[in-house]
Formats: sequence, C-alpha cells, structure tokens
Amino acid sequence: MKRIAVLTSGGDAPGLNACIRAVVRAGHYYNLEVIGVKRGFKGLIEKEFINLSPRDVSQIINRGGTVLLSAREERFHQYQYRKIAAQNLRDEKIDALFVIGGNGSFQGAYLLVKEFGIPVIGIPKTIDNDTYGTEYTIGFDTAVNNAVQAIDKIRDTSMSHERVFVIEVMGRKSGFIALSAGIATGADVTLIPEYPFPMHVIVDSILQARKRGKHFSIVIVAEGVASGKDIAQILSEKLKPYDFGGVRYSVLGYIQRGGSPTAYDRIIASRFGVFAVEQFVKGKENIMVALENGKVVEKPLEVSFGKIKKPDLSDFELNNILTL
Ligand SMILES: Nc1ncnc2c1ncn2[C@@H]1O[C@H](COP(=O)(O)OP(=O)(O)OP(=O)(O)O)[C@@H](O)[C@H]1O
Ligand SMILES: O=P(O)(O)OC[C@H]1O[C@](O)(CO)[C@@H](O)[C@@H]1O
Ligand SMILES: [Mg+2]
Repeated sequence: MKRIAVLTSGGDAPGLNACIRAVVRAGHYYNLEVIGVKRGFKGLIEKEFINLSPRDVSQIINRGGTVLLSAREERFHQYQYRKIAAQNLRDEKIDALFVIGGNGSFQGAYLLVKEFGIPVIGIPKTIDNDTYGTEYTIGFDTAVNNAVQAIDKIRDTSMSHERVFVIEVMGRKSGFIALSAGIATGADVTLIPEYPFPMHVIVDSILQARKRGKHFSIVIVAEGVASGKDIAQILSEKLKPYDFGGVRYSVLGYIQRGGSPTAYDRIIASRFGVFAVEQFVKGKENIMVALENGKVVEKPLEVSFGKIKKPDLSDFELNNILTL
C-alpha cells in the first residue's frame, strides 16, 4: 500500500480543512494510506506525523483554519534542516508529500524534490491569490467576502459622518483582495501595488466625488502599498483646507483570514484535493494543481516561481468607470 503525507504551510486560509478532508478521503478511496504532518515544514523537521482515517476528517469541511496547524518555518531555508525533513519522510516510507501552501511553501517543497528526490504535489492556497500559474488559490473568496462584509459596515458610519475612510486590507505583496473588495463595495479609490498611482490622484478623486454630490469616500489600500494609517495621515493633511467630516482609517487584519469558508472555497478545495490524489495515482509527481480557464489542471511545480501574478488591468479600470 502506498503512503502519502499531507501538510498545510504558510498563512492559514479558509478552505484548508475542506482540502485536507478531500486528500484524506480520496486517498482512502484509492487505497492509499494517508499521514498528516502537523505544523507544516516544522512538523516535517520535528517528525510530527499522524495517521488520518476518513473519520478523522469528519465535521471539518465547514471550519476555518487548519486542523493540521500551520507554520512559517525559518529553518526550512537551511539545507541541513531540509535534509532532516527528507530523512523523516523516508523513515516514514512516504511515497509523496502533498503540500497545501502558497508560493513560498511551493519553493520550499521544490527544494525537497531537487535536493533529495522527494516526490511532491502542490495544492495552491492563500488568501492573497498571488500564486503564479493558477487563476485561483483556496481561501481567496472567503477573504474577499470577509472584507466586503466589514467594508459595508464601515460605509454606514462613513456615510453618516460624511467622512473619508481609508481601509487597509491584507495582501502581503499583492492587490487581489483589495481590488475585488473595491469592486464589490464600490470603493472610490483602490490602491494596489501592481498598478500604483500618485497621491494627488487620490485627493483629486475624493474632491471630484464631493463635487458630484457624494459626501463620503471609501479608499481601500492593500497592505502591500502602505499602511492605512499612513495614507489616512497624508489625506488628512491634504484635505485640511476643505470642510470634510474628517479622515479615519481601519485595518481589517486577521478577520479576513478566519471563519467558515464560502461554498466556492469548499468546492474548489474539494476539487483540488481529489484531483491532486488522482494525479499521484496516475504516477504524476512534482506538479502543482491549478485552475486554468475554470478547469482544474496540473502544471510543473516550478511554474509558480519567480513570476508575479497580476490582477487584470480591466478590473482595475472598472472602478474608474463605476465611480463616476
Ligand atoms: N525559498 C524558500 N526556501 C525554503 N523554504 C521556503 C522558501 N520560501 C518559503 N519557504 C518555506 O515555506 C514557508 C511558508 O512560506 P510563506 O511564508 O512565503 O507562505 P506561503 O506558502 O507563500 O503562504 P501565504 O502567502 O498564504 O502565507 C516558510 O516559512 C518556509 O518554511
Ligand atoms: O500570519 P502572518 O505571518 O502575520 O502573515 C500575514 C500575511 O499572511 C497573509 O495573510 C497571507 O499571505 C498576508 O495577506 C499577510 O501579509
Ligand atoms: Mg505567499
């Protein structure tokens, strides 16, 4: 009987549990033994392996977070620790490692392939949706919905006090969450790292909106651009000469990453997990699962490295049309 191991690595993302469940159940369906590794690469180094039966993953499809726990493990950047991890996998007689991770985790996993010949299958997750080579990463839809719910609430108070609100959303180096949340909430300005524009344009947009009779403004900023606090401070200065209700800011932070996954995230996570196992059964290895033109496909793991996935420019321009 072949043995596969599964871990979750990097920031948690809603839908990880649905994906773990899919890998475990598909594994058993195809007569594989499934081992869970706790705490991502940390657990690989420290030998935190557990057996996972189909019943062990019941009641988790609807839960945020990850029952396997996750970690950012600095030691994995060092060859000596990756060597220990590879040896632990060999000792456990693991035939392939399933890494549910973001772009960083895939790079770490690829080193296990290159340096020690450990077969790896990557399943993309990250609320940031910034993994190159796939249209979608598990967790993004829930994160956007979480942001939208929060921004809708801020809109109420922003409108009542005729204020400018700067709302900082997650996205370490990317603007996917900001852009989607911006479109879904009708933000006046959305600042993302991929398509920067100068401060005077933001000030101008706010002033133009007031001239058109809109007396409150929502500015969404991806954390990868600047902090909401800094942007609010600058705007506060620049808008001083005008009789506005003031500028406030809110950092949405980790609430975006938590909570029950949306139906979309559960479905994609289930599809990705089953597809990944089926690829292994077919003899594929060192691949990542990806969504392309709405279909689940496989690609070489290294496709995701060194390239930046950018949101569609047309989505960015959409808001310029809609805020008229
Ligand atoms: N270049 C690398 N070499 C070795 N290991 C790496 C490398 N990059 C990342 N890792 C490992 O993967 C872990 C997770 O990476 P990272 O923090 O970038 O998150 P991620 O997988 O991109 O997910 P997310 O962006 O959703 O948080 C790191 O803590 C580290 O253990
Ligand atoms: O959990 P940590 O280490 O604070 O990392 C936060 C980062 O993780 C993410 O949530 C996912 O990559 C980013 O949006 C954010 O910048
Ligand atoms: Mg990442």
